[in-house]
Amino acid sequence: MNQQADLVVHSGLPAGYQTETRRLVRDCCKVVRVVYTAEEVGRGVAANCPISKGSLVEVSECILVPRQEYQEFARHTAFEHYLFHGQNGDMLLALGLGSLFNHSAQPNLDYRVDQPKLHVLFYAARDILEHEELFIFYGDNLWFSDTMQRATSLDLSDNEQKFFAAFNLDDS
Ligand SMILES: C[S@@+](CC[C@H](N)C(=O)[O-])C[C@H]1O[C@@H](n2cnc3c(N)ncnc32)[C@H](O)[C@@H]1O
Repeated sequence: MNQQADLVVHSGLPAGYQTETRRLVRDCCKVVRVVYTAEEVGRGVAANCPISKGSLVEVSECILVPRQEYQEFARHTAFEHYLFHGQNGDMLLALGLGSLFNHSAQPNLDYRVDQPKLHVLFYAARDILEHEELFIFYGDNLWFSDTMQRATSLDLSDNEQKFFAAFNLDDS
């Protein structure tokens, strides 16, 4: 082990990380669930209950992808579509639910990337209804055709019912 000391990769986690992150996660409402939305879109995240504007919905811990690593490797992989922009060309891979929010031109979540703390915080941008899918805004240059423009909470419920029926699960 000691012989390998030079090879140890440090986590890069900041001082106070453990306590600060615990506090944020405690404050964050556990009000969301992963859902299947549509075949061409895959998974998404939906509200389990009404969420009021300004609520902290999710705290996603991140893996730092340094600029050079991103340029040489990550951008040529499937991870390319799951990365958040950090500082100076660095990128962040969000864990938890952070990588599963789909895109909408009218998002109901805002997010804030905090690179020094290695997390992304997601907040309700407006009051959100139970069953509504939660969306963020990816930017203007999409690499896919935006099929979610017409999505409503009813569409989502229908799709979910089909999904759970296919697996003989109930959605409670
Ligand atoms: C960060 S992932 C979101 C999670 C993804 N749905 C999954 O199941 O892994 C981004 C990918 O989701 C899909 N996606 C997200 N928003 C979409 C939208 N509005 N319309 C169509 N596809 C979307 C695209 O395939 C995109 O590359």
